Amino acid sequence: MSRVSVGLASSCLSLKHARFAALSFGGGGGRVRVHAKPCRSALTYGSEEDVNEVTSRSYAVNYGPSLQRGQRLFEASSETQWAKPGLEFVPQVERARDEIKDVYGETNLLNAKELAEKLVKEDGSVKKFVKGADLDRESFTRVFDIAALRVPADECGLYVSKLKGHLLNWPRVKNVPRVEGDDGDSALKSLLWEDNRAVDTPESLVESVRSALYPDESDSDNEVTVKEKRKFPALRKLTRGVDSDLLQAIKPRRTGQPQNKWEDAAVRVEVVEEEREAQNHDLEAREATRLLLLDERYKDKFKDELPQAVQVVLENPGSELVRCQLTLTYDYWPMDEILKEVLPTGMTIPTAFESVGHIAHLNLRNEHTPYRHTIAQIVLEKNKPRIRTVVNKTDVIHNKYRTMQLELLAGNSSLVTTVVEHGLSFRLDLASVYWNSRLATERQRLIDTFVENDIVCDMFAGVGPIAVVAAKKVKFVYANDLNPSATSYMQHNLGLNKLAYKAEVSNEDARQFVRNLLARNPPVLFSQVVMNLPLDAAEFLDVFVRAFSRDVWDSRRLPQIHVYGFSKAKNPEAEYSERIADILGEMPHRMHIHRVRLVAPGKYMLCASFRLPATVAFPRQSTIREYA
Ligand SMILES: C[S@@+](CC[C@H](N)C(=O)[O-])C[C@H]1O[C@@H](n2cnc3c(N)ncnc32)[C@H](O)[C@@H]1O
Repeated sequence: MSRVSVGLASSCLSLKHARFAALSFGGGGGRVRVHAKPCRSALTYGSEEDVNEVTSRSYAVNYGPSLQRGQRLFEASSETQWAKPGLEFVPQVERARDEIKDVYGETNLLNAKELAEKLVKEDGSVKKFVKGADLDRESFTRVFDIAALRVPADECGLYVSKLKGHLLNWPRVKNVPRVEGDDGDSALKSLLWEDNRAVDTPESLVESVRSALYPDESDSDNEVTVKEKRKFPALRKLTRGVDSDLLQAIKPRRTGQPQNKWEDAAVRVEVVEEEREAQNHDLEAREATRLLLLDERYKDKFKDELPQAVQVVLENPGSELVRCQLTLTYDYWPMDEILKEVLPTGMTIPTAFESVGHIAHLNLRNEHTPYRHTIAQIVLEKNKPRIRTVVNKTDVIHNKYRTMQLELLAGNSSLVTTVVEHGLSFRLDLASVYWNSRLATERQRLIDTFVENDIVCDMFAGVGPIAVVAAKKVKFVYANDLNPSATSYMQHNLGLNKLAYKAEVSNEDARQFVRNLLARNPPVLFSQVVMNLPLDAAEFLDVFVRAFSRDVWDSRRLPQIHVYGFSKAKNPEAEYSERIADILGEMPHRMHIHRVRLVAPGKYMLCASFRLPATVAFPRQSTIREYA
């Protein structure tokens, strides 16, 4: 049997380690398992390894002498010729090209050369290049030999506790996996138990047997009650006279996947050494069993080399040592492991992304540009079904509506999505409006300061993440945005959350919006003002200076203002409060400045909260009287 010559520490199972281990499989038994799929073949040049078999579909080429033994240089498909994913490159391009020419012929050479030159130019050492659309998921499959104990299902729980420290301990791999046939025929036994048979026709027999064998696919009407065990006839006896086509139909229906408990797209376990199988092909019913996967250190041990605790279990009737093949597929590996494998060595792995509804929004660096589609494809696949679209921010936000410049990289092209925040739903089109999920906590902090009697004036409200949530709590909200798309979504969101009766939406410049509110009759006595346009909201504070009428407003009830801004100063609070004081003409008393978050190294987003001073809000009385 093949041996994995490199051990895997259970705590650090990584694709890289697994790859090395998988590549080393061939050392003992002459089998190269760069890929687990049988259709894959390995061609090795200049090493002791021989060509195993060549299929017309795909090849893995190993350059023994120039690379670490067993390392894969090229993988190509006869259909797509070149640019297959998982491609690794070495400086010996010329030599590689010549050797490949022998295998693939002159026709493919041009592409190979182009690709080789491009890659070597980018990086003189080993290089991996993957085109998103061609991501070869199979190249991430790793196969391991593992020893396991097959034990009677009834005793499995007991043995698991007795074998602590001896069972396989790899992340996301169950050490008691369900494998095909491990239920034995016990369900069948009870069904076929003669007194219990309500089977009149061969068709109903098929249905009953199917539902007993594959309970996951049966509906409640088909459920079989397992009664106490009694002597039962063999399946062969029961099905005597039944048409063989009908017996075939007893196989499970395959409607979706995974269908059965032993079918896992990420981890597969197969028993490869089946002692009993050879002896007993008879259709006598088998007992239900379970596999207990043993720690990788025992994979090639014989019974008497195993620790005492394992040997004790093996001495029990019905227990046996079996050899298994554990396959970890592309679906198994976490996103960062796949990205590490695909991107060139030393490149930053873009593992974090923001999500807005079903959209993952990446902020890739320049170095990622050639790989952006691949990265996006992996992000999409590794975060499904939650993520259905992946976009990249291509430029800093600098337009007046604060919308992001986005490039669609993978998935469905619709950027209209629904976000749930603080229990409310927000519909928005990321292409035409501003949204930042990272500010959810800040929005909640702010809304928590509002009280039931408040009347809120939100000057830069976007699609309403503050205005709509506030509407649920306060007396009334006046919300405004310059972007017509944002205000139409805001209106929609108020309706969506049944809050339209508690808010009024305007679509105008923020200064004009405030002036209009102040000019209303009857007056609108708003008590909270939200100014969430961090780039230049402070500049808009001038709209409040000398703008309030003493006849309408009580000086003790002037609004509380919350104005957002950025500061790169060493003392951001001091710098920001000075800026506010400059615009208002004086420093408000008891101004509180909250650090919202660090948006870039040394740059803070801040929120200054203060009550508008009467000396700022009202026209100068004395001056007016002097002239009167
Ligand atoms: C940073 S976003 C904040 C939106 C919203 N408060 C949020 O948290 O999602 C700023 C908003 O101000 C709007 N805006 C920009 N200039 C404006 C102006 N002069 N008057 C009114 N709204 C403006 C933009 O359209 C954008 O929706």
